[in-house]
Parts: sequence; C-alpha cells; structure tokens
Amino acid sequence: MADTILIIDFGSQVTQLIARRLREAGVYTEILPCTTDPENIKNAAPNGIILSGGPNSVAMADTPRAPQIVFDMQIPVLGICYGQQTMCQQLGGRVEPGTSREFGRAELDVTEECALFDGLWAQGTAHTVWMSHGDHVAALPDGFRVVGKSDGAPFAAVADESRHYYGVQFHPEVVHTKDGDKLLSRFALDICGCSGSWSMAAYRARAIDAIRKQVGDAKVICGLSGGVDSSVTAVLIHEAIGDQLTCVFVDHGLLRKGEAEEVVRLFGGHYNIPLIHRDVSEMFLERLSGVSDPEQKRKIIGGSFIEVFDEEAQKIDGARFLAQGTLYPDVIESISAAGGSDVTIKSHHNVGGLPDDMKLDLVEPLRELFKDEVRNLGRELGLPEVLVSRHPFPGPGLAIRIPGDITPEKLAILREADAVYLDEIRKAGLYDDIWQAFAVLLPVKTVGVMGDARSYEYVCALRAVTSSDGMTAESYGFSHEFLARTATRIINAVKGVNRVVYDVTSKPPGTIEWE
Ligand SMILES: Nc1ncnc2c1ncn2[C@@H]1O[C@H](COP(=O)(O)OP(=O)(O)OP(=O)(O)O)[C@@H](O)[C@H]1O
Ligand SMILES: O=c1[nH]c(=O)c2[nH+]cn([C@@H]3O[C@H](COP(=O)(O)O)[C@@H](O)[C@H]3O)c2[nH]1
Ligand SMILES: NC(=O)CC[C@H](N)C(=O)O
Ligand SMILES: [Mg+2]
Repeated sequence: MADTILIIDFGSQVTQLIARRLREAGVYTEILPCTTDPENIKNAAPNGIILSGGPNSVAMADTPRAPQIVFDMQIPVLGICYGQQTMCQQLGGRVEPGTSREFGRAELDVTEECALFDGLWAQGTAHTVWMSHGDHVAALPDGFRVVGKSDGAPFAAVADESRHYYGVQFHPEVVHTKDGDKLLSRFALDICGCSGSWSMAAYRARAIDAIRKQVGDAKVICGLSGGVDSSVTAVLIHEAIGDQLTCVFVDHGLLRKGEAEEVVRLFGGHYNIPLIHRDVSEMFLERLSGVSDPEQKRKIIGGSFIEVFDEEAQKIDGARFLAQGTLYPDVIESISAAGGSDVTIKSHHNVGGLPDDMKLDLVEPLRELFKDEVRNLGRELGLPEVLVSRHPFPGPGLAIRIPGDITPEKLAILREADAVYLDEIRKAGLYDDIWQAFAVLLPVKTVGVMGDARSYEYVCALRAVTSSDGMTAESYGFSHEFLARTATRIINAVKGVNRVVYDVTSKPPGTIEWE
C-alpha cells in the first residue's frame, strides 16, 4: 500500500487543490467528507490527515467537526482555515466569529521557527499568503504555540510539535500563497514521512484496479467525443476490461467542421476498440429549436445524450455501465458538494445536465483529476501527442457558442468562421501556446459596407485563453496584426458575418464559454 494522506473535506471550494498539490509532490491522497464513518478514516491507514477549509462557522452550534478518531490515531494533522479553527476548538481552544475578515492577499509574519517552516520560512521573515475567512482562532489549546500572524489573524499559524499538529489560517493550496505547495509537501514528506514516490503510473494501476472491481464482467459503453478526457477514459478502461468495452460517438449536429470524420480517423486508426458512430443531429436540433436559455439548452443536451447512450446500451447485451471523461472542474462547476458551499455556475452536460432517472451506472475514472493531469495520464498510456494536446471542446458543442436560439443557418456560419480562425492559429504556430480557442456567433446584426453596398449581418466574437486547468483563465494576447488578418479572412470567407470582435475577459469574472 502506498503512503497516503487523508483529506477530511469541510466543503471548501479548493479542497481538490490540496489533493492536487500533494499529487504533484508524489503523494497519494484520498478525500473523505467530514461526515464519513470513522471506520473509513481508520481503514485508509493514512500517514497524516489534512482538515480542509469550509463555508461554515465553528462559532455556531451544529456546524461540522472533525471526527474524534482524527485526534486518537496519533498521526500528524494539518488544519487549514476552517480545519484549523475546528481543530483548535475541539482540542480546547476558542474561535471568535466575524470580527476580522481577510479575503485575498495578506502578509504572514513568521514569528517563531517551527518544523513545518523548516528550511522554507525563517523566523522574522514575511510571506505573501492567500486568506479567505471571517472567523479566527482566539485562544490556543494546551501544547500549541503561535508561529505566525497576520493583520486579521493573530493565530495565523500555530503548532504543537510534540503531537505533530499544525494549523494555518491561510490557504497553502492556492497558487497565490507563495511556496504554499512546498509547505504542503513539507508536511506530507518530512512530517508525515511519505516517500514521495507516487506517480501517474501508480494512478493508472490503481484506476485500472478500481474499474475492474466496479464493473466485474459486465459490459460498458463509453461516450467518446474524440476529446482528451474521453479518449484517455476509453484507453484506460480498455486496458482494464478489454472487449467488454464499446465506445459510442454521438454526432449531435453541434460539432465543428470536419469533426466527425476526424474523430473516426484519429481514434479508429489508433485503437482496437469498437466504435459506434450515431448521427442524431436531427433529434437534437429539433429539441433545441426555439430554446435560448443556456441552462435549458444544457439540460436538453444532457438528457438527449443519455437517451442515445441508453439505446446503444440496450443493443449491447448486458451493458450496465456508462463511462464518461468527467473531470473535477466539470463537477465543481455543476453540482453542490457535500459541504454545500459550491454554487452552480453552469450545468456541464455530463454532470449537472444528467437526467434524474438514469438507467446506467457511471464509470468516471478521471473525476478527481484536473485537465493537465489527464494529459499526463494520456502520455503515460501512450496516446499520441496530437490527441493529448488537443484543445478542449465542450460536449454541448456549438449550442453554447450561439447565444439565443440555434438555427441550422447560424450553425453553418459559426462552423465556417471557427474553421478559419483555427486555421489561422495553426498557421501562425500558436495552437500549442493557447489552451482553448473558438469563435462565437452573436445574435446581433450590425451594419457594414461591402463592395459599396450596405450589409446587415451577424457579429462573430473570437475567444482564446491560456489556463492550466480551466478553473481560471486569461485572454490570450494576440498581436493586433494577427487579429486584423483573421477578421478580414473571416468576413471575406464567411457569408453572414460582417464584423469580428475579440473577447479580452479573464475567468473569473467571465467563464471560458459564453453560456
Ligand atoms: N459527441 C460526443 N459523443 C459521445 N460522448 C461525448 C460527446 N461529447 C462529450 N461526450 C462525453 O462527455 C464527456 C465530457 O465532455 P468533455 O468535452 O468535457 O470531454 P472530452 O470531450 O472527452 O475532452 P475535451 O475536454 O478535451 O473536449 C466526454 O468525456 C464524453 O464521455
Ligand atoms: O464537456 C463539457 N460539457 C459542458 O457542458 C461544458 N461547459 C463548459 N465546458 C468546458 O469546460 C471548460 C471551462 O469552461 P467554462 O469556463 O465555460 O465553464 C472549457 O474548456 C469549456 O469548453 C464543458 N465541457
Ligand atoms: N475558508 C474557510 O475555511 C473559512 C472558514 C470560516 N467559514 C471563516 O469564515 O472563518
Ligand atoms: Mg469535449
């Protein structure tokens, strides 16, 4: 069994980032909700435990606490934000509510040396950290001492080295906390004694094991879009269960130009996995006709996808499972997690857009990973680089790139404009510098002058972003010359567009897609 750090989740938006930082440090992690049965904590046999942040207030009655077993196991514990607060209170300290709020950047003064900071942050130095709290620890339990403070948190870092207990009010897991990753790695490797030898190869082995256990000798169908996530999912599952797997590629009429042929060629050519190609474009377009609300579009698409998968499953005797390339960002944006803090931003078709009465059970081996980790897993599995480094393309396709209602005419215009845009990006050698690029067709017509005549046509917006995991993103800084050239080519080549604009919004406050 690998070294394990257990994360007890109190519902923070960034709990998964703790897991991710530990994976980067070569440490295997498991996340359990704070309401878990204490037996599960014992059975995980962790080397150490991290208590996450959360939206509740320790100062209120009936808010979650760490199961007592956490403190009975005599292993190192690190409490982060809510985790620090509840740890201090449960061990005999006190938390004060709502007097000194800190959100965003703060300065941590290291007031004393401690094992957690060893070799990293010296006494008397100050460091930029990221805070997000209203409550703070106001009295320490026996055995603890303060080792760092900030303006809003007199007990911003605390330690009881004899028991190997540590607490921080700031969030070491977010990139805005400088060297926060090193702090977490120090906790896992030096304080908990993990070896740091866990890797994507180990993830692959564990995932394959879990897939075999879950599906037994049943048959599985896998929704394959030709994108990175579903390709990695399919190859991983194929490695686990071989010919029990059939892939289904759904052509919903919302794909990009030439995409269906490309998927069949890219995937069909490389792998020995049966691939069913279903053309259901008429059904999708009919159901979407006249619908302009983004969430309604997403629900219709999610439901229709499942209908097609159900039909295909029935044709394959005994197919009980549906595999999807769902990633963690799809999950966090779509549903409210155990702690109840996550708000719904948009219903990703494969999570929040799923119907309630699903017949197939889900197999989602990538559900805890971020995009760049999936790419590394794909490389580990030997997928070709052209597949692994493809830009993401959303399941609902062009439907969420045409604000307002969708018509065959608008789809045709968008397909052409998008193809020209991507061709220009490839020609300029920029494809791999950009995380995702696409065109959007706005439901707005403007006046232009073309060949001395008046035109009255749609506006096309171009979007390109850089990102590492899609959770945050920045608009890509094209040269003006590139944008002007591309705009000219789109207007010349695509009938129905007479104006092109570039979207410079980052995420947040925008999202990557327009709906
Ligand atoms: N056209 C499609 N046919 C079948 N399944 C699909 C289709 N589009 C999406 N899916 C399913 O929905 C999942 C989520 O879609 P998503 O776009 O996030 O992933 P992807 O297409 O595999 O990868 P990428 O993010 O690189 O586009 C996919 O992994 C796949 O299982
Ligand atoms: O498969 C998907 N089904 C969806 O419903 C969906 N919505 C957004 N996306 C993709 O997710 C990433 C983040 O997008 P947003 O910033 O727009 O939420 C970007 O890469 C988006 O393209 C989706 N992918
Ligand atoms: N991010 C957190 O864990 C916040 C903890 C608690 N809700 C507070 O405001 O102090
Ligand atoms: Mg996709």
